[in-house]
Amino acid sequence: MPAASLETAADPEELPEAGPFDEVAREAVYRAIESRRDVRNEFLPTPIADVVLRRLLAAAHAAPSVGLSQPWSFILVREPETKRRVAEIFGRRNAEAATMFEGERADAYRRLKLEGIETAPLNICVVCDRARGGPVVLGRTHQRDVDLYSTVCAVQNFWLAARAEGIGVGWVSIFEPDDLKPVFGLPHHVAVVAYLCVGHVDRLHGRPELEARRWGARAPLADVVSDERWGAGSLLFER
Ligand SMILES: Cc1cc2c(cc1C)N(C[C@H](O)[C@H](O)[C@H](O)COP(=O)(O)O)c1[nH]c(=O)[nH]c(=O)c1N2
Repeated sequence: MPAASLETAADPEELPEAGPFDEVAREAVYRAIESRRDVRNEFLPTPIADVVLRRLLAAAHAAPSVGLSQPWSFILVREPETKRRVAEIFGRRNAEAATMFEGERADAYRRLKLEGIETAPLNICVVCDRARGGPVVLGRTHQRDVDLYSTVCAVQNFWLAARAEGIGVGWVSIFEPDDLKPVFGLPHHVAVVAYLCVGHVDRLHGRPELEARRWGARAPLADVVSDERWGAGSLLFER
């Protein structure tokens, strides 16, 4: 190894083993990914133990973030009155949403249950502080929205860790971006990224509920991959 790289190498003590997981652990990771579902209906009222919630939040907080800016914050919502206010805003926006579809599709939309705000014992408003890290952040210099993407990475970590803990998560996004700001007193530079309904579940759908209810269908992997050896997938750049 050249001398220069020896000088800059990190302390080997700090480098964890980077080989593949053993088969059981590997299976567990893929199982969490494949069996994770969006939950709207099935929340049990059982409260989530603090120790478990901390693990989930720590998993979220371990997400990658642009320039290590960690722009996320998690607002935990348990008060029925706060949930009621959020559910009311959702109800209004969801009625608007239904008018954006036509004919049978609008009827089908109205039959869908798209949130569990008041039935989930815990709601979490995940926000992104767009000023965190100052005006110039490594990696965000040319792409302003990567702080939002980082926050989404935190949401996904939370969602997968929750699956492993037997806790369901439902993402509710049928709001205007600024609708929830007054509910939580959020300043101008803080963006709402996700509103999550969270609670124990004892069963999960085997496939996306929107697929089971014939709203949509999962695309085969080959449709969304472009590989020089095999050509472009059929959904790439579909108009
Ligand atoms: C950014 C974002 C926003 C939303 C969602 C997801 C994501 C990633 N999803 C859940 C979505 O419908 C669901 O993930 C897909 O249908 C796939 O199903 P599974 O997550 O595999 O169960 C969702 N579901 C819902 O009932 N109401 C909603 O407002 C939203 N909003």
